[in-house]
Amino acid sequence: ATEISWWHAMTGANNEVVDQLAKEFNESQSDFKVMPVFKGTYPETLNAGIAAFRAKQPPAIMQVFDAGSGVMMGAQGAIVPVADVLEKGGFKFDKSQYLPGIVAYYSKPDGTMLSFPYNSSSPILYYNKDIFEKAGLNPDTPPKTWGEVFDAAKKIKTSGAAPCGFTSTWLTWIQTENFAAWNNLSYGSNENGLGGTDVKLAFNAEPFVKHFQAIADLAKDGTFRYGGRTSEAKQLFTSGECAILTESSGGLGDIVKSGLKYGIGQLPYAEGPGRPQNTIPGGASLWVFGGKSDAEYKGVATFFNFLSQTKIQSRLHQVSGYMPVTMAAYEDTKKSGFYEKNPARETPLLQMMGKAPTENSKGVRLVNLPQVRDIMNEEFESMLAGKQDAKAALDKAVQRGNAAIQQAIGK
Ligand SMILES: O=P(O)(O)OC[C@H](O)CO
Repeated sequence: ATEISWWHAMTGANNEVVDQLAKEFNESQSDFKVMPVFKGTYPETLNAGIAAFRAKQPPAIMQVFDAGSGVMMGAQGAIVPVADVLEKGGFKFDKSQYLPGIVAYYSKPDGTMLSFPYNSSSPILYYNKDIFEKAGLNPDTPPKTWGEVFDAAKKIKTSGAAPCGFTSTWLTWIQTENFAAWNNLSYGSNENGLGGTDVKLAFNAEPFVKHFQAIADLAKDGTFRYGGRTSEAKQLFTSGECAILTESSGGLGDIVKSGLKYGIGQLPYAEGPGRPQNTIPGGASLWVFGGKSDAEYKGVATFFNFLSQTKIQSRLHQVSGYMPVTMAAYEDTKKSGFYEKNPARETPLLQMMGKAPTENSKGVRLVNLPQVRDIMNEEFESMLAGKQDAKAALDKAVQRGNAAIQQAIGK
């Protein structure tokens, strides 16, 4: 059988899903063998793929997080658009079958879909019902606004119900990129980069400063605890240390596994007219490298076709918390009565599709977003260590980020 290498960044419950899908595909036919290889965190996987490409030994398929999309789009010649791979493999590619917000995010301006949206997510709120009860909070009503989250976190801390009130994974993706979209604020010019590569960052505006200062203030006595740059904070929640977590809908598998009594709420918003707006898709998609044999491309196409099946997409969504990427799988899940039994599980989809996006809420795309996120993380970490306030952190992140963007686009 022709071997198809698939580099990915999935850990825990999501890693089990990857292995299970590869196994099922491999058992369903004998011409191709998909071989998943774990390459570290999302940024590490992207870096490994770039290095392998330079050494002329890239994998056939690489999972790239949302932030790496602009990097991959700029890598002309390195990749083959997934629409071409599918068509060459003899499969009809009909983009109307996919969820519109997701297709748009992973397509070129002319509409060609570049990568396969394997695991699309939206950030949501998870909370520990037992701790809520202990703190005298209603375990059936998750906080809706950031103000309510911060108040609940303080109550949890001062009542001694838990050592930490609130934590969040991805301060970049959730507290900045999605904070902008969900509150209909500009993250950067040129429709946050979807309209062109020359972007001036705007996330040091007053509402962001206010939000981050509130987090910095809560960090002083541990009411907010920082976990790390990617999804590390999930463990602070599953260990029962922190009562409230904002994290990807795709974090669900590990939260279920932890066995704690959790509830789900929508991503909190900052109070203001017309809010919330809509969230932007996160997670990752599968990119196909160039320079492979016809047999390998046929195998990749066959595998993507396998992943697109309604029954696979429905299961992936229901088990992992990631969104189904096809309309058929969404409809199928609705019809099965799944959301009636688990209403909160539709939250990530409703958040993303509830309103038509504005120029602030279609997504964020920068040719060097992973680098800009690193810069933001450095400034956030220095803020959380008490070395600077939120205004200084955001001003510096914008200034350094803008310089890095100008350099990356060769200006
Ligand atoms: O945890 P994921 O897979 O939903 O990814 C979260 C972010 O979108 C990564 O940038």
